[in-house]
Amino acid sequence: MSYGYFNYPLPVNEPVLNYAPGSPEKETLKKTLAELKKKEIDIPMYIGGKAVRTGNKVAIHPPHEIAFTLGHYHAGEEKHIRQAIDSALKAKEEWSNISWENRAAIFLKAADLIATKYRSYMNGTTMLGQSKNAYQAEIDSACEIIDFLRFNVHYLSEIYRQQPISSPGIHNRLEYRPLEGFVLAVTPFNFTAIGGNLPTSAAMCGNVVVWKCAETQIYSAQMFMRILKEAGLPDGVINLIYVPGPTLGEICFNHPEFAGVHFTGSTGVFNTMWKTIGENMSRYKSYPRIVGETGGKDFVVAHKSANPDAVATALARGAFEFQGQKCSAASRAYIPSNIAAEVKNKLVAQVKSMKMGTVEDFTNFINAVIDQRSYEKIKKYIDNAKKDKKAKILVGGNCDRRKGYFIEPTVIETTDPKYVTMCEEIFGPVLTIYTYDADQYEKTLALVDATSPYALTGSIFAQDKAAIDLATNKLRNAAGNFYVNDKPTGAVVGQQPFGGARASGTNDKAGSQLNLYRWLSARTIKETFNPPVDYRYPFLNEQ
Ligand SMILES: NC(=O)c1ccc[n+]([C@@H]2O[C@H](COP(=O)([O-])OP(=O)(O)OC[C@H]3O[C@@H](n4cnc5c(N)ncnc54)[C@H](O)[C@@H]3O)[C@@H](O)[C@H]2O)c1
Ligand SMILES: N[C@@H](CCC=O)C(=O)O
Repeated sequence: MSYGYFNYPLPVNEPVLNYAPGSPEKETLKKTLAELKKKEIDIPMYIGGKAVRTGNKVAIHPPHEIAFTLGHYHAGEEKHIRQAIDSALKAKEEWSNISWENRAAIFLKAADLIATKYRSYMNGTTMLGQSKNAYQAEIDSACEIIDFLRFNVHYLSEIYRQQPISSPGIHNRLEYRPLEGFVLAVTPFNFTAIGGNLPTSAAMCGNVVVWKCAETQIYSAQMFMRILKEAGLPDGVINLIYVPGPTLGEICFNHPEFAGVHFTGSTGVFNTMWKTIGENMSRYKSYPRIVGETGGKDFVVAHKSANPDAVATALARGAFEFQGQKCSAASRAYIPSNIAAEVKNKLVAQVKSMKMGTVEDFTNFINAVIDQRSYEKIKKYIDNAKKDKKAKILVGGNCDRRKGYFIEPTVIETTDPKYVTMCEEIFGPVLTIYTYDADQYEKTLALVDATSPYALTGSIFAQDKAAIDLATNKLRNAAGNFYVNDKPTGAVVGQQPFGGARASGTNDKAGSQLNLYRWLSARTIKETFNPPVDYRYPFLNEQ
């Protein structure tokens, strides 16, 4: 019961700490990293608020130090998926009846806990578990997750205020109900913030959630789950399980109470989910909401008027931060012939200066890729390029997995704009460059648009405003996040709502009102003050 309208003003983005030498944040983070490494952790699943230990323990190793063990997680199976669904459904009624201001307070408190007491733990678990350097962890597992929580509370409060008009004698209102049933959140390895956002955005709207994170993100996901519990999230509202993806799909997509899936990951997995849901349509009570943000083959196009320094730096950061394991990472570049030599020289020099190694050495810009499967997949693209006449390695190209899954940041130059590494998502530190005739700019834009099935992010670099206008129009559907004179990565919640179309997903823009609408099912209520008591229209009374 509420006796007032409560205010949730637009938040400011959480400031990014810079971890400069001697800074207090660096000192705290170093201590936390040492503390985390001192003791192996035993990680349970969280079902119905209880820590569930199955005894089927799987070791977790830092991708950059595979001989070291951070701890073990308890792997689940079919029955744990069913338990998670049952616990969610059991929690549903009470959760959906809690007042908005009390629901909101839980997520705002979680954001505050991450900003203060647990900042170094969120960053530390992300650094060690996913091999992110301090800065990349800070923008993800501290700032972005805090922003998701705070901005979504603000956006949802704005949605709740949107009400219809009422004619004299009646009162209309719109109630934003949660969905009937449970929501399934399936999250990727690469962003701790996405792991946090997918279950909480649906839960904030009053839904109950089964959350399955990627195996390689469990170390930071469990940290977030513990923070949610400390912030007061009632038992069963979000249930975190570690189970095989296909088993999860088989059980959840067959369940009559399945209400929707909030997915981020590869296009192939999402396509399988969509197909299975379609085949099972007759089982469900309602049409399930299907939200999926998927792969990318993100481009950088430079015009002949572009600043070569800006292009080279955008490529170095856009392609190689977090080892290129961002769905937004620059992975194909189109450079005009007039500046190609200069851009390539500058890029190669920057890449050669990048240090690679563990996350504990803060001078390393590059760390390891996530796991052996990824390592082998990326290496294969590089090895094939080494053998192909159409490709030339400009810098990098070496891989070494003796201590960790290390792949040098690699720039390939190709003479074929449809060469395989210009088209397919590699999801690693590999950038391919194609040099085009500087006078063929418009034709090149058409090529960019047609080269890959994805449409996630892309950048145009130019000083000439007409060239920027042309690219903005010609590439309208080639990217859901389009950048002018900036790298295609690093979207900030509240500033650049994130998501792409075509094979890159449903474009429901994480961290925006557009996304929250998908977890709501509005009910219109009309109340008439003086209902008519005679069916006859006035004109029926006289001829
Ligand atoms: N568009 C975006 O916003 C965005 C953001 C981050 C990552 N991504 C994409 O995610 C991919 C990298 O992440 P990943 O390697 O963790 O992706 P992935 O598709 O391998 O896994 C994503 C999640 O799906 C689960 N899964 C795998 N197979 C499943 C199945 N058959 N049924 C149900 N669940 C299943 C995984 O265990 C994991 O939790 C890249 O393609 C990247 O572009 C997209
Ligand atoms: N939102 C992130 C990418 C998320 C996908 O991996 C960015 O904008 O770089």
